[in-house]
Amino acid sequence: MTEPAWSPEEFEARLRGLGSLYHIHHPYHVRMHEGTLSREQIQGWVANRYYYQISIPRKDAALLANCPDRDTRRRWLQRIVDHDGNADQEGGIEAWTRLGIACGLDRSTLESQRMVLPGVRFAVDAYVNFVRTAPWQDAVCSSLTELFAPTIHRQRLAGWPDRYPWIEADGLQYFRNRLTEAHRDVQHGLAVTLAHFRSRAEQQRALAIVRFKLEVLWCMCDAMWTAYIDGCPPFHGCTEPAP
Ligand SMILES: O=C(O)c1cc(C(=O)O)c2c(n1)C(=O)C(=O)c1cc(C(=O)O)[nH]c1-2
Repeated sequence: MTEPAWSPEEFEARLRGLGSLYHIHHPYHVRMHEGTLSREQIQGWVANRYYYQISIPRKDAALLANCPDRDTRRRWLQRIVDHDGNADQEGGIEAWTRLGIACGLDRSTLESQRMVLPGVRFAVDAYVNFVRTAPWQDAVCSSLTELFAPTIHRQRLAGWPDRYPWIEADGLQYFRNRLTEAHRDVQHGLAVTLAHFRSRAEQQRALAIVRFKLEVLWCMCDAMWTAYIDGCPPFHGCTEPAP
């Protein structure tokens, strides 16, 4: 027997319930919030997250390419501007770069991606590839981890000035900008998801998509934990073969 669909309210509550698996609960972020990460561990996080930041607009462009609906494309386009910027606004990638500089990294180190760990790269690429190949509504649904992002951005804005006073305060502007941008994005993403995933089976598939995205975010933190907390980066203890 097929189960009846959840009401939109119940479906939304179940999507929001996945917040219990958000990377805000990952030990790396828990330590970050407690203020116990070293300068190198913060820098490692910022340099690795840089890869996520530069991949988001490419992910959004892939969604646009798959979307035949003009109204959706008009709205979604704003997300690319939010990250890439335009003549009037610097955009999120530049704001993230300024965060990196405020943490003591230089622009060329960030842009070279030489600190990006393979595990982070694989996880982020899995997200971009999912969006490239999935129906656009599935891709919209996968952005819904943003439901939970304002809480983690607020946590950083409230906690970092006291816990990491060596980070220059204006570097935190990225998190401030995301508070309004994420709110707007989530309204749209949620409306598309509630309208598109109608049957119980479809609703369950939507939950599985958000879970996949939660795994992407979690795996990124796992890779950073292994490298910067356990001190065991890729090829640790190995000898590089002669060139
Ligand atoms: O700092 C964070 O914890 C965090 C998480 C997420 C997320 O939940 O995917 C995003 C962001 N930040 C973010 O800044 C951002 O622009 C963003 C876009 C998206 C997306 O999937 O389209 N997620 C996120």
